[in-house]
Amino acid sequence: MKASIDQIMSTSPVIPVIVIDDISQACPLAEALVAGGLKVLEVTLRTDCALEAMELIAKNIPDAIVGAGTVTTPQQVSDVVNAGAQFMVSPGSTDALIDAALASPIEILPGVATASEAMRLRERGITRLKFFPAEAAGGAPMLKSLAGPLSDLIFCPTGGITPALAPEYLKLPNVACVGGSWMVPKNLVNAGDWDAITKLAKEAAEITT
Ligand SMILES: O=C(O)C(=O)C[C@H](O)[C@H](O)COP(=O)(O)O
Repeated sequence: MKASIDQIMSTSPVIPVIVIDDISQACPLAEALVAGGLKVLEVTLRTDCALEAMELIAKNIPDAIVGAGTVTTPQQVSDVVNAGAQFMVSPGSTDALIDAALASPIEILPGVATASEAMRLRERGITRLKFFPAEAAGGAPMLKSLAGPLSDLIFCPTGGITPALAPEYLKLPNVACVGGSWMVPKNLVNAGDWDAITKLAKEAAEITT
């Protein structure tokens, strides 16, 4: 069953942002994260095998809710829908990307870093947003400032967030979850140390404010 973006954002406090270099890592990595309690997975379109990885995870790991990250073009919107992605995430937003996303069967969390970008998306009916790059663009104080005038907008801050910083964001009324890559460090993924990744995922899933 298709999950709404609100359901996706409230499934766990953290959405892991994944880069898959080798297709053989896709399913074991997804399994390790799901076993740790992180079911929503953002597979970034930064590598050649990303679409295939999404397809494999969508088919073989039924408990995972797989989405596509780094979606920046209309063509990628149709590619990720065909690969079985249940949602999309983008570092920013252009009119062409948003047009394609609104015409697609899945929802997008477009990236914003300013009030004006957020207001433009709200005019198009999009109120669930990625705040990117979160730490570099003002961090939790920036989102706290936006919560007053733009209280209907809900964010998934991503970029530079650590387990220590996550609670500062999660306690804000306009933050549903955070995104981050700290639970999928390259050295553990390349070593196939899935137990260590499950442990990091479990710690992330248990973060509270
Ligand atoms: O790939 C994308 O679409 C992005 O927008 C970038 C990611 O969200 C960040 O790279 C994750 O941030 P870190 O936790 O600092 O690694």
